[in-house]
Amino acid sequence: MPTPTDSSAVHLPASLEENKIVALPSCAYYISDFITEEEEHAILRKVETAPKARWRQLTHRRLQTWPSDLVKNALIDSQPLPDWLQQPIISRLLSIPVSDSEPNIFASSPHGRPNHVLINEYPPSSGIMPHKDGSAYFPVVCTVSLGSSLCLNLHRSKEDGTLDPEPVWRILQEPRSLLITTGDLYTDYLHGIDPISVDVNLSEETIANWTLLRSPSQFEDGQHERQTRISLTYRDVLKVSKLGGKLGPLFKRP
Ligand SMILES: O=C(O)CCC(=O)C(=O)O
Ligand SMILES: [Fe+2]
Repeated sequence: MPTPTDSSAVHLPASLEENKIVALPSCAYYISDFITEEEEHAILRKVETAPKARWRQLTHRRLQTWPSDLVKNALIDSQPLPDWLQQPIISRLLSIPVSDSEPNIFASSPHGRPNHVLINEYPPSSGIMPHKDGSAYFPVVCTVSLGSSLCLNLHRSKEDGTLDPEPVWRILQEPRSLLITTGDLYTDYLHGIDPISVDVNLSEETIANWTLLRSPSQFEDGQHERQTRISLTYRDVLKVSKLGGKLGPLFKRP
């Protein structure tokens, strides 16, 4: 029988309110044990064995988009997400109430569930520039982390509209965790990952979700050396175009 200390057990809250990151503006939630180690390994195998053409190589990181790239901010409605990206993650996401009056985090999104997944692979020393996710998506971002812990930084824009390079908050994302960001955090703040190999200055004072971590003791020396981390970012793309249905294979990827 799994026990609360079993490293491969899933621990879902009765409602997201229990896992709210209270140090942050509205609104973010962190669940450390969202998937099991077995599920993590199975998803990693699927990511690694995807056809080569699925990967887009950037300078320091590579990514896959499922079911396809957006065209003019719209999803081409050609094929659904593959089963390995739906189970267990989407069903589990939809099973957690936000509060008594909100059955799940996608309850008021146009399609009632995420229809798009971005998979980013970050070798140690790679990151992503601070950015906002923009208007193509319903403002809820669900990120499942695999393989390694690292810090996500949240930044403000300065009064003149330029980026304040000093993060206002940092969120530590452990492997198998789920981070949900929404509300003001989606619209008013930027998020990014520093291109470093060791995350430093980790403590209850500096990490917004410290009390929600699976194993804060792992970081008690204040440092964490990164391994390769894969993230799965689930979102609901607002516009779904029927074009793909008409043109079929043109928009289909391997
Ligand atoms: O990998 C992450 O946690 C962040 C990815 C991200 O910012 C994005 O997909 O827009
Ligand atoms: Fe983003």
